[in-house]
Amino acid sequence: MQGESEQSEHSAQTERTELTQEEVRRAVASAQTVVVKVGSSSLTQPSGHLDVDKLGALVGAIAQVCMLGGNIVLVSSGAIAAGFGPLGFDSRPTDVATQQATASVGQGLLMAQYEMAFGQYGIRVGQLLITAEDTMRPQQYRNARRTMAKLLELGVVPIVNENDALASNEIRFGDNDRLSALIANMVRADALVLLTDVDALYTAPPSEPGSHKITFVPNITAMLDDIRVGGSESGVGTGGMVTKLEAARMAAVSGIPTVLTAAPNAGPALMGDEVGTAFAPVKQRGSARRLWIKFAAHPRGVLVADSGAANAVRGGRASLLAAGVVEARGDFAAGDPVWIDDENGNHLARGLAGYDSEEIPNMLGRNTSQLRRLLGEEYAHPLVHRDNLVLL
Ligand SMILES: Nc1ncnc2c1ncn2[C@@H]1O[C@H](COP(=O)(O)OP(=O)(O)O)[C@@H](O)[C@H]1O
Ligand SMILES: N[C@@H](CCC(=O)OP(=O)(O)O)C(=O)O
Repeated sequence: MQGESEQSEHSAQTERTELTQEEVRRAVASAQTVVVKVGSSSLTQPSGHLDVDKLGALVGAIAQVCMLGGNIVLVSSGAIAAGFGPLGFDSRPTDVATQQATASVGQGLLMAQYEMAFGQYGIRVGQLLITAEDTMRPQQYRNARRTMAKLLELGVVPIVNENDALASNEIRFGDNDRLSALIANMVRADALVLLTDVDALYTAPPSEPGSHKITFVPNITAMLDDIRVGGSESGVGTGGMVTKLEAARMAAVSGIPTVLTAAPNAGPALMGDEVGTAFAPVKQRGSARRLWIKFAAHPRGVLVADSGAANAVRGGRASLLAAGVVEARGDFAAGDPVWIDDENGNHLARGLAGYDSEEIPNMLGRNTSQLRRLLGEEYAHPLVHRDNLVLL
């Protein structure tokens, strides 16, 4: 994530792309790397068993792209929905311990079926189980990224799910929609395809009379207020349309186009046909480091900027200097993500701290030459360098 030029990062933040629907569809069809996310109800039966026909059809569509030279990362839900039937439960368990045990059984069944289905096309699969924490800690994030890149290089289809058996309830994705947008960032995907049990985004939950289909969303950040979205109605899904739109928004502001449609439309969606809803990217792609800071990083502390420093940070091109910081809160190490707040407690930005939290109190309010003179050259640097700072 280090070493990308400031110039390109700045232009990535400011230039806008306004793609037509046709251009978005073409971008998906010609994408080198696509993250495909499939929801629980698209892989399983209501009885809590895998639906091998549905799974086989999805694998067929993905294999088609792989055989044409494309890279696919599959983010697959369904561990819990495929595990409760074999364990003798009538419906998806609701308590955490049983959900975790069910996921542990279902995940194995899911992977066995994927291995068999992809095997028919001579394609190998690799499993990656990720917790929310893995996407927040720089070291784990880099490890996951490296593994994923190597799998793709080896021609393997990585199959990702949240590590449900171990995820704690306080800190978990729950749905896989937002996880898929983070994975799209992680692998620098050219497109995200969200496959679910409804053919498109509607102006209101499709069960409501009068709701109608939306085929193209040119700017998701502008249109979210105009539509009404609800939760899951399938009994096995989790996030409903709310988390799918969050995923599409995360992808859009990262420069990644998204198509949302029903799982049986996977093939046409990947080929760029006009199925489902296409979401245009609203920005050019940013650097992986900035995207990680913006979406995945979990701040470990706060640096409070005085009004001058707050204005400089808001301007978008300044580093946060110790001279303009009045307080540091929290226990963090150099390199950890932190909030940058104004004196009224408003979050202005997220950034990576340049120093450990215990080093900072001695530096506060001092300008660069005072820091150099009093503390030495290694302290004469910003608390957060502008390359490591992302406005909210
Ligand atoms: N505005 C909307 N447009 C389309 N679907 C919606 C909308 N609001 C709520 N939904 C619901 O979201 C569901 C899909 O979410 P979910 O059940 O979590 O799927 P998955 O398991 O595929 O992640 C749809 O079946 C639909 O009932
Ligand atoms: N990680 C969970 C996903 C939970 C879930 O229901 O997700 P989704 O169907 O994508 O809304 C599982 O595999 O069961």
